[in-house]
Amino acid sequence: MVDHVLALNAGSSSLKFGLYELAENNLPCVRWHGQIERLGDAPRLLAKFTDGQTINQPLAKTQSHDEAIRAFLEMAREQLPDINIRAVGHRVVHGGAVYSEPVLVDQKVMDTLAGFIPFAPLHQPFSLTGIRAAIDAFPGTAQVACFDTAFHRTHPWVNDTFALPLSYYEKGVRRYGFHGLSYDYIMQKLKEIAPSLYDGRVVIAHLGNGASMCAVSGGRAVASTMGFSALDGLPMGTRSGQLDPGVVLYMMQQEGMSADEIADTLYRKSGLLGLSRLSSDMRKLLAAETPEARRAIDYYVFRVRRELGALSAALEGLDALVFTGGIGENAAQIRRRVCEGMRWIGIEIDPNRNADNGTVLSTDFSRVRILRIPTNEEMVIARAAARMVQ
Ligand SMILES: Nc1ncnc2c1ncn2[C@@H]1O[C@H](COP(=O)(O)OP(=O)(O)O)[C@@H](O)[C@H]1O
Ligand SMILES: CC(=O)OP(=O)(O)O
Ligand SMILES: [Mg+2]
Repeated sequence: MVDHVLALNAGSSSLKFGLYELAENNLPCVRWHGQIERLGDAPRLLAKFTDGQTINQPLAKTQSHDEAIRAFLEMAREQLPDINIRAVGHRVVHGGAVYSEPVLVDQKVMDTLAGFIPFAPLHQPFSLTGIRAAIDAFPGTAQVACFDTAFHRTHPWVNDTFALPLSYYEKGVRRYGFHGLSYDYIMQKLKEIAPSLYDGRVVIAHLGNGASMCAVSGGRAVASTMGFSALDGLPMGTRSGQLDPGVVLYMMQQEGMSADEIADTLYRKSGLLGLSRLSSDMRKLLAAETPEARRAIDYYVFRVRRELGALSAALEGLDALVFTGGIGENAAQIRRRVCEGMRWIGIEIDPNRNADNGTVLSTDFSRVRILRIPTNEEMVIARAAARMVQ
């Protein structure tokens, strides 16, 4: 029996997973990596084993996060009888102001994490489902929670607070920021491939189904577009992004909407889906020819550019822009359109390098280096889980 760690990443539209063998020095080495994508819509299992075998199959249409996690763990247990799982690492979206490092889960930790559900209703329940399901599937293994918010604990106060009565800050109404495991991975990768950029001023655009951007200076996060909840900042698949709070008052006072109805509108019916009236999936919108789909993409690109300007100001300049996440890694057209309007800040994209989906996308003369780095939150989770059982 060989020792392994399993990493689970419950995103808003997908369940990503990685199974890693623990080598002698306990460094995780991937054996199986994949995802169930388009959960709740047209779920599909995509996976790659290191022996070259691949899986690409549709799943039952009704597959929810809950069902997907349980079905995946069942499959993992059946398909891999020769392995000994030492620890399961979980992406947990919200760690509040409490957790700035991964933590071994016990009942007290579970209770604390459950308290953050209202701050991240699209994610936190699934992270907790994953932990419970993993305890059932692999009794006796260590469960390690890794937090999206942890990377952002270095934000200065001006980027951690809102201008509300101070008592709100004190009770935890802060700009937490998310996608921290992805930012952590990107920065580790940047350190390997371009150490001078790692030490500089970097904006990372994590453009997935959820999307945010983060400003990093000298390896430390200083600002992010996402704040108190995973609703703020950029428009997303189904989330509105930044909104005048007066709109929420209007929904309540003029339209008589309840809190649940407003939450449903902002989390599940807005963003690309709301504007396009068609889909939350960028692939579908890029292929569509309706004016609404075109305008939804226009709005998306405009907001990314606007935030790029704002985060560059927070950094007092820019040395590198990194694209990642499902859209950032794959949608060359979106990257091109974001960069085209940013020459004034020193961003010059090379259309051929961009179309080829390479790593360096900027021209040789661009003052700002533009990079495309596929993220790997599962690897960050696996490393933390491995450290925990060392
Ligand atoms: N080839 C592609 N071209 C354009 N968009 C893509 C492509 N592949 C994936 N995407 C988009 O990436 C998004 C999903 O990103 P991902 O990071 O996997 O999501 P999650 O937030 O659930 O982790 C979807 O909007 C999807 O349409
Ligand atoms: C925090 C968040 O929005 O995550 P995801 O992009 O996985 O939905
Ligand atoms: Mg994601």
